[in-house]
Amino acid sequence: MTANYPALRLRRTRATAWSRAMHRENFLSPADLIWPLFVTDGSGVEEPIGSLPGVSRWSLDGIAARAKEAVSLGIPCLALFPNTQPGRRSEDGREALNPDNLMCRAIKTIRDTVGDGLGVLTDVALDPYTSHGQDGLIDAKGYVLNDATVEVLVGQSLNQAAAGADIIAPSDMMDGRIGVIRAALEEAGHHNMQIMAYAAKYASAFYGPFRDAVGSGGLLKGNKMTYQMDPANGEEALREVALDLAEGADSVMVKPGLPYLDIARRVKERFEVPVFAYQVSGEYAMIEAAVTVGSGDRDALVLETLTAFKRAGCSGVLTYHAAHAARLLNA
Ligand SMILES: NCc1[nH]cc(CCC(=O)O)c1CC(=O)O
Ligand SMILES: [Mg+2]
Repeated sequence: MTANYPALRLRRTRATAWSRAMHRENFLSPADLIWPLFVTDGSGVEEPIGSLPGVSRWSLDGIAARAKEAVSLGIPCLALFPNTQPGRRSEDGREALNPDNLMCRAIKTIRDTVGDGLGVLTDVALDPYTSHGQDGLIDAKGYVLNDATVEVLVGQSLNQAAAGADIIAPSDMMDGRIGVIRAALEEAGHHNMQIMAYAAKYASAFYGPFRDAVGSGGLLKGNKMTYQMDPANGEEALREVALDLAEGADSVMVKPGLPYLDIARRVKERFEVPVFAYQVSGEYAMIEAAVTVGSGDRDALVLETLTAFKRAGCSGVLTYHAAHAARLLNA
């Protein structure tokens, strides 16, 4: 017979703050946070994003300031997303290959500002550069072509690597791209380039504010369901992860975050590799909306949700609340 009430009272260890601290199983630290930033042209520019209250697009000088802020807060890595001017967007997204594009200039700016003191994670996908807002090349019917897109993604990855990126993060969900990108990076001598694969990325309704932020939302016709995963599927996420690992990914991402914590946990248990989650724009917006109408306390909601990712087994989390959370954790 196992002990039962009253011999067993789980409330005993919860009775005091010191005891709760002593029994805590998971800890969130600033080192768990990856901070996504939106980059825009110009100088001295800060453009607030309406659907993402509290988040702005920054020109390069602002990106430099955020990089210094990240270092001082103990945040190890930034994730960059460019808002490409409409005039530089095209059907084939060729601006992704321009060595002087906004992304490459932002990478160099961060490098010049903080040296190797901060990791720079760069998104590989064509949606910030295409005139149609899809992540890849499309045929006459608007279907996103797999193999032709992968070829462009290889060029985009090499372009970001040459500019000084530390982690290449393909978010496009084309089949086979990790292997081809890995081979190209090795061939170009980028032996230490990390690849964090957006391996289990779902066709989610939580990406809306992000699409506003990079300026692709208004352009996008239709949806991304022919390449991003069906939110109803779990087994398939494990197959996606297995393939990306076999092809050479160093770590994998599950995205979105909170609604997919079960996937993060299953991936961690099955593969025992570094798993990251992306608490995406719509999740951030949901918390901010709750705070705005008085439905919750921001600090508590932020720390609780981010700690949940640690409990699920994640090594870290991409979150627009990164700086705020780090400030709370450092206080
Ligand atoms: N390749 C696009 C990309 N990379 C990151 C996000 C979403 C991130 C967020 O919502 O915060 C998206 C949006 C999409 O797939 O449409
Ligand atoms: Mg895949």
